[in-house]
Amino acid sequence: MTSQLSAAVGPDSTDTIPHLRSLTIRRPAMSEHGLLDYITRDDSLVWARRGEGTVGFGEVARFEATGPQRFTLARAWWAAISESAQVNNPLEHPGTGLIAYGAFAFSYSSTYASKLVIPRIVVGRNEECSWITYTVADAEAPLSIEAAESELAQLLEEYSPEHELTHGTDRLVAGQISEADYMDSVRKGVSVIETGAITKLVLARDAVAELASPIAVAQVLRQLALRYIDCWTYSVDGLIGATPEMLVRVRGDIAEARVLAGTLDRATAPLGDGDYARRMLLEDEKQRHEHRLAIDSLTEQLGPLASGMDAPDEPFVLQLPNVWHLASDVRATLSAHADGSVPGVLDLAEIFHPTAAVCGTPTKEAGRILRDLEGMDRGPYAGPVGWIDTRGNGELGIALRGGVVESPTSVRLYAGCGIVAASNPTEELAESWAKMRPMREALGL
Ligand SMILES: C=C(O[C@H]1C=CC=C(C(=O)O)[C@@H]1O)C(=O)O
Repeated sequence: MTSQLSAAVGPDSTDTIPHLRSLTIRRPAMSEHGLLDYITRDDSLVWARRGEGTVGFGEVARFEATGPQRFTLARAWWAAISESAQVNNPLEHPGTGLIAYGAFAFSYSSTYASKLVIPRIVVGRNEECSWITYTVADAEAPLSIEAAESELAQLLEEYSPEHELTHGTDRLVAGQISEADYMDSVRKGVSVIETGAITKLVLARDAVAELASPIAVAQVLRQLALRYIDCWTYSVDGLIGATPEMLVRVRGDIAEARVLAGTLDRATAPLGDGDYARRMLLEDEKQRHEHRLAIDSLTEQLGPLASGMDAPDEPFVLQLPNVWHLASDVRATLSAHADGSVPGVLDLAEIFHPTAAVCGTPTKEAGRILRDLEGMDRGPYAGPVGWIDTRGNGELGIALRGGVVESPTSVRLYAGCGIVAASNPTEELAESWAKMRPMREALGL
């Protein structure tokens, strides 16, 4: 059963909330690459990093919404689902039991439908165990481990085909924003920053991969997961990629984030200079400034919600196959409300989004300027993507280094760059190409 809601979800609309039953069972331990064996279907839901994560199959319920209330409505729907569901989960680890995968539009004005999708079957692995969760919406349906395993075996047998190699005929074409237009908007962004109205603006652009034969999503995801081991590989309803940035991860009363800002392309690094990344990032004033703004925007919002917070004074250099980033890991203990509960991952995502790493500083003003200057609907690019469970745990990354599968032969890629007063349009354009490289390589372009 699929429940499509785009209007308000409140106490009066609980008749549209499906009553789900779910069963979670521990499975034999998987090897580190074990989870990849389940990424075989193009229609799977995926969240994976270093062999941990989940793969979801099928769909028992879905929520969709657009507009400024998209997070609030999603939270209300998920609260109603969680309250009415019968969850049999002896494992208790975050991510076991009933979960939903989510993808949210960057902007309240986007036409992209933000969504929560509850899969029928989830296979998961964390540092302690492996498990399967089976969820049904039909009151008569058998809810047994045998039914789950036999359905899973059949789903895995129907794996998706690999992408046909069509040498030279797959191509990357300009999207809504040409290279020249992008450099022009960077120039304008710098001028606005020089007026003092804002201190940082993140400007993005797109490019379209046109394929001669249908994209093999599962194959792309496996490649991203194997190569970008420090990133979170995601797939939610056509939104695919591998992001290095964690908007917020909640486990019990602990909230964590990985904040990135400051980028250096590895493709143009001089050979044999082992100190290059440290010098160009950690000792560069422009990069440090850009990073400081991103850290401050998160800690200012997290601080009042936490009884303790660990935010390092010094960032570290995160090395990915395509780029280096300035990175900071922030960890906080969440303060309890009067009833003893703490904010859940969706509550926090709504508060933190959009961060300075994808919008600018100060957020409201930068958002307004961004809408004027960028001139495109970002869709889910740079919005929260990931999963949530019924106890408030979850991981919502920022949908970067990815794209949207618009048709079987067309994928729109997105990338953006933090612009500060010292930014140079040519360098920012080159950086945006470097950020598209993971997807281009995985698509064979
Ligand atoms: C906006 C993107 O990256 C952000 C995350 C890390 C570093 C960034 C930068 O250095 O500009 C961006 O703020 C993107 O990948 O599209």
